Amino acid sequence: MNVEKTPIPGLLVIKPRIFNDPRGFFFESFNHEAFLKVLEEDGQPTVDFVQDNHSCSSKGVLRGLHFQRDPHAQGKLVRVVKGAAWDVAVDIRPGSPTLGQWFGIKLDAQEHTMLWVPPGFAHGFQALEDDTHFLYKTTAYYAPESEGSIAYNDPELGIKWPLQDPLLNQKDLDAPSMRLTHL
Ligand SMILES: Cc1cn([C@H]2C[C@H](O)[C@@H](COP(=O)(O)OP(=O)(O)O[C@H]3O[C@H](C)C(=O)[C@H](O)[C@H]3O)O2)c(=O)[nH]c1=O
Repeated sequence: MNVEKTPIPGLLVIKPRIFNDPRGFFFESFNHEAFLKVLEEDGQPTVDFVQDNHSCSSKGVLRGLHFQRDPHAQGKLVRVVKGAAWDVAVDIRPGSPTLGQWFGIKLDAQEHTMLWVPPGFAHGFQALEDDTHFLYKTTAYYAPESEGSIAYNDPELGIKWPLQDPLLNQKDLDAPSMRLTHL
């Protein structure tokens, strides 16, 4: 497994070791001990995952930007198992030196790259292909009463999304700017 830091402290790109052979491929998509070692080496507190999520999206669908407020803030280990997605995390940690900064990365079923999104980030993605299957582990249970959202096209964030005319649900279309969001 290869771990790459990003310009935002705590946000890590994780590239698993893929074993290819004439049958296909194998890789450990999650190893608790190995993952805790990654966090420890990055100076992050240990976590436990309590929920796995799986969504499927057509090309152009944009889900996000979502977060859960403390004490339900979720860390997310995200990956794409079919198709491809542009994945974005926004630092919304109060007092963070990178507050309001975003990081985007392409996740797909070819590279199997994963992104560790610590608690304290808003998260979203845009599907780049039809039938994109997005899986992620979370460190806290779904708590809709604690959910917040930020507009994907907040001009102050300036997030670059790959595909024009994204398809969003009404909740995400109505999301406020970060400035107006109660973080
Ligand atoms: C998130 C979630 C949703 N649901 C139910 C609630 C709705 O009836 C239905 C669809 O939920 P929603 O429209 O919020 O799904 P997404 O837009 O994919 O939400 C996700 O979008 C971005 C990418 C995220 O990072 C979050 O994890 C999550 O908010 O699933 C559940 O039952 N459990 C859950 O954990």
